[in-house]
Parts: sequence; structure tokens; C-alpha cells
Amino acid sequence: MVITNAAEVYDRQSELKALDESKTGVKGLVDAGLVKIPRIFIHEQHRRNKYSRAEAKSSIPLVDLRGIDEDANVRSRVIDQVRSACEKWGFFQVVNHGIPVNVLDEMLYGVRGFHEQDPEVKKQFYTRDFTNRKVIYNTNFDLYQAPSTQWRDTVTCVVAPQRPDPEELPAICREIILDYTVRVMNLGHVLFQLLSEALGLNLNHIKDMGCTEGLYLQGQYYPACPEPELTLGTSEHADSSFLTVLLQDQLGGLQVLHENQWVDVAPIHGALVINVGDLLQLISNDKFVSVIHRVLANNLAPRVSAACFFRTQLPPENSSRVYGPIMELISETNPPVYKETTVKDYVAQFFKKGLDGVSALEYLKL
Ligand SMILES: O=C(O)CCC(=O)C(=O)O
Ligand SMILES: [Fe+2]
Repeated sequence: MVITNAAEVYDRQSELKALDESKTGVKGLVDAGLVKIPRIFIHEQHRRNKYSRAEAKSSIPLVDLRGIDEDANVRSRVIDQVRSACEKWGFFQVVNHGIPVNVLDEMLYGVRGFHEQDPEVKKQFYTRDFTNRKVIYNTNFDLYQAPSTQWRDTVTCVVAPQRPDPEELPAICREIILDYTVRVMNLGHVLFQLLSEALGLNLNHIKDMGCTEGLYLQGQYYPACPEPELTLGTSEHADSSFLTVLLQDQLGGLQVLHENQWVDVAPIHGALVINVGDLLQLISNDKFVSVIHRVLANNLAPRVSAACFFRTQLPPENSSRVYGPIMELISETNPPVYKETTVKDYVAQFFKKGLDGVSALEYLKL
């Protein structure tokens, strides 16, 4: 039993278990017609309102990739923009990134299709086994660890370094996942080159460290919520990846913490949101920052997003390679800030904690 602030008594664990065992996630609750949100979803007010919302005019940088391979001046300007964005915001949006807008739309449509299909088909993918399975559908990967439950369901597909057998992927979005993730891998190579150059390193430095090898996609579904002000779609967190390529729909709700204020990431049709993850903050020795962000719940319509994380997910790919601050970035005046770690150990730490608004990098600080 748990005593809440309001001195109400409830059995949080049993409610979590019931949600888990339904295998139909938050969407299942909404489909059953609920009008008040269950207590497990209530996020404490002092956390939700800890920071104010920034003026609407403030927004994350926008970077236009057109011409970076043809014109050295354009490339060097873009590198400056990327460096500045990764140092100050940890986030930017890109346009002219090479992925056609109809592919982006189809990807979101595919994610929606997965979550809105017959629950009996969807249930076959329901699992919490992140170490053996390549397709993982569930609600809240950190359901049993996090202080509050998030108003979202997720389907995760691991697509690299090993390409999945198409038969393993959910039929309803199989083709678009295969197509979209190859394109994201290609864009990732471009971005990691720009990031390497922005750090003053050789073009392929980050790639040669193996940071671009692993990729998994998370198709998020945030059902419309009857009491959106009491909960969150995604809790405050920083990503555990090296880099994240996020495709959001037009509803909005994503917010980035910047100078102690929440800044809305306004949806731009055709653009992609790029953000620095913890592992890039670690190897860049704090030059680039992995910034806290969250997603608000809304009562208008289901929100859909597709986030691609550059990070290995399955052993043995992520087991032995050790990552620490890049030697070339270290000097007497800029000593290493972090201990070395493997991706496997880092992810274990990230999972153990759950999304609680504190960076998992803290435990690696020297
Ligand atoms: O759905 C979104 O827009 C972002 C979700 C997110 O931040 C994440 O899954 O790490
Ligand atoms: Fe995130």
C-alpha cells in the first residue's frame, strides 16, 4: 500500500500490474470509455509546474541542410549552426534532409495503424523483454520503476546493426519501417559527420567509434486524454542514445528545457527534430548537451511520433565496447568529466531509474 499526498490509500503496484496485464495499454483504457484518469497517471504538481513556459517566440534552432555537399561555405555555416545548437540547446530541427515528406507522413500513418489495429493482433507483440525481442509493444518501458505513469503506448523495433527479417515486423507497418529506417541511417551518417566536424574532429571520427551502428525506432501513441493537465505524455527525461531523430505529427506538445523554461517545439511539416543524447554528451565531454524534454498530454486527438535512436539495443552488439570522453577533446584545462562505460551498462542504469527528470549521466561523473 502507498500513502499519497492527499492521504488516500491505494495499491499502486496492483494498478500497474492490471494495466500491464491488459496488454492494451493506455489506448485500451481510453477505448473502454474512461472519463477520469487513474491515479497511477497523476504526476505531482510541483514537478509538472517546476518550470514556466517560455514565450511563444522562443524556439529551437532550424538548420537547412541544402547544399552542404556542394558548397564549402554552406557546409561550414551549417557546421557552425550545428555546433551552436548542440552546445546551447541540445536540439535543432532540420529541413532539406533528403527524406521526402510523403515518406514521413507514411511513417506516422504506419505508427498510428499499429496502435489503432485490432488489439488481438497488437497483443502478440506485447512484452517487456528488451534483451531478446526485436519488436516490443508495451506501455511505459519503465512502468514499474518510474514515479508516475505516462500517458503513452510504444512499439519499439530494433533495426540495426542487424536488419530484422521483414516477417518479424508488424505487418501493418512493415514496409514503411524498413524504408524509413534506411533513410534515417543515411541521414544519421550525414549528421554524425557534421557533429564530428563541429567538434573539430576528422569527418568520420564518431562513425569510426561505432556510434552510428545501432538503431531502433519507437512508434509512440498518445491517446487523447480526458484530464491532460494532471499527467504527461512523456515524463521529463534526456535520451540515452548518441543521437535521436524524431518525427512528430502536427499536434505539438513536445517541450525542451532551455534556461530553466519549457520551450515548445513547434511542429514543422516535413522537418525532423534532432537531439543530442546522453552518450554523445559523454563522448563530447560535455561540449554537447543532452537536454531534458517532455511531451504534454492533450485532450484533442491522439498524438503520434516516430523516434529513431542511434544506440545499440541488443546484446552482444552493445556489450563490450567502452565509451568515454574522446581523447582529442581532453586537455589539462579540459579534463575528463565522465568515467568510461559500455552502452549495456549505461542502458541498464537508465532502465533501473526510469524517467524521473534526472540525467542517468550523473552516476558516471568523475
Ligand atoms: O513523442 C515525442 O515527440 C518525443 C518522445 C521522446 O522524447 C522519447 O521517446 O524519447
Ligand atoms: Fe526523448
